Amino acid sequence: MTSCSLFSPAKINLSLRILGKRPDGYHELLTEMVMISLGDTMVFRLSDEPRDLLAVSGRPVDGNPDDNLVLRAIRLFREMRGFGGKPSYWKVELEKKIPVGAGLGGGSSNAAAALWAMNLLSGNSCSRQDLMEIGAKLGSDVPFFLGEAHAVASGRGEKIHPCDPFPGKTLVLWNPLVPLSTSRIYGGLSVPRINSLTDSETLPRISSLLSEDKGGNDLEPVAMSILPIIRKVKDALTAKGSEFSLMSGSGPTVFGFFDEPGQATFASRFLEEQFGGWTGIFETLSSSPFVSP
Ligand SMILES: C[C@](O)(CO)[C@H](O)COP(=O)(O)OP(=O)(O)OC[C@H]1O[C@@H](n2ccc(N)nc2=O)[C@H](O)[C@@H]1O
Ligand SMILES: Nc1ncnc2c1ncn2[C@@H]1O[C@H](COP(=O)(O)OP(=O)(O)OP(=O)(O)O)[C@@H](O)[C@H]1O
Repeated sequence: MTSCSLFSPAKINLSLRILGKRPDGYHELLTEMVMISLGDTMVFRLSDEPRDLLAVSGRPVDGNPDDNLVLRAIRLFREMRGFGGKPSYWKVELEKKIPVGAGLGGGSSNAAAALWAMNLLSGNSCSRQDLMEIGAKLGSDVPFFLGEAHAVASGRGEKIHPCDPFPGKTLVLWNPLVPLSTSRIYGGLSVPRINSLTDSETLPRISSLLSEDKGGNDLEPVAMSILPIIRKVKDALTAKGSEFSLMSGSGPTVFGFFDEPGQATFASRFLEEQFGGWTGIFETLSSSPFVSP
């Protein structure tokens, strides 16, 4: 096998609770996430040049291509697992549809897809768990994308607790097309200092997150202080019939769930007319697109 194509999905955070700031500077958190039908497409081909190449189409990604999470993931896989001594440089085409710096995990999903592709193309020697461990070195959100479509993440986001498939739901997304930096949003929090929690401290909190604590995001106040329009869009989604609306991750994307497709279409059009930016209608995924052959 010398090539493969993958769908690299976005995620939304259904709740996000910050428990405190750790001595290593990261925040200890609990977050329930689900993958959605918005995603980028990626094609990986063996390169005939002795270097990795990335071609991005669709939405532009800022920064030096060498620092792109896709190329970083490929280099890390080569360093940690190798390709069994075979020549192993890759040409990647990335068609970017997920807004960048949006709280939708686009870069993390692309990194997970690259690790998944490298494993597939090198003979599948890694388990999902092995790939998650490699992925955690690239970013807190990467392991989630290598697991089930619906999960709770704890620690700094890298410890994954799979959940039952999320019931299929229609959602409207809205994004102002203004990126928000994740580290800037975390930097604006004022929370107590704590040590990392052990699994036995975390597990009881996960069941209460899933059963009682629906629909809160502790990063919203920081993001809203920078972009007050986030609150207006949340309120508009609820006024147009959304069961509940929330900012995803570190923002600024806002989503709302709708039972009626007609209501979702109406709400999405309303947001576009009223607030500009980008909006679309998507579905939650019941299973991960990364499946073993
Ligand atoms: C907001 C979320 O998307 C929720 O799912 C994630 O927590 C962010 O995950 P991510 O983008 O993969 O974040 P990373 O690349 O690991 O970290 C980016 C920066 O965010 C801050 N950060 C991130 C995760 C975390 N638990 N605490 C933090 O304080 C740190 O300043 C870090 O330097
Ligand atoms: N393949 C990639 N796609 C998008 N951004 C990337 C990629 N590789 C590196 N980046 C860098 O990561 C930054 C954050 O982009 P990303 O779209 O992943 O943010 P995000 O959705 O807020 O992530 P998260 O929800 O994980 O915090 C970008 O500004 C860009 O500099």
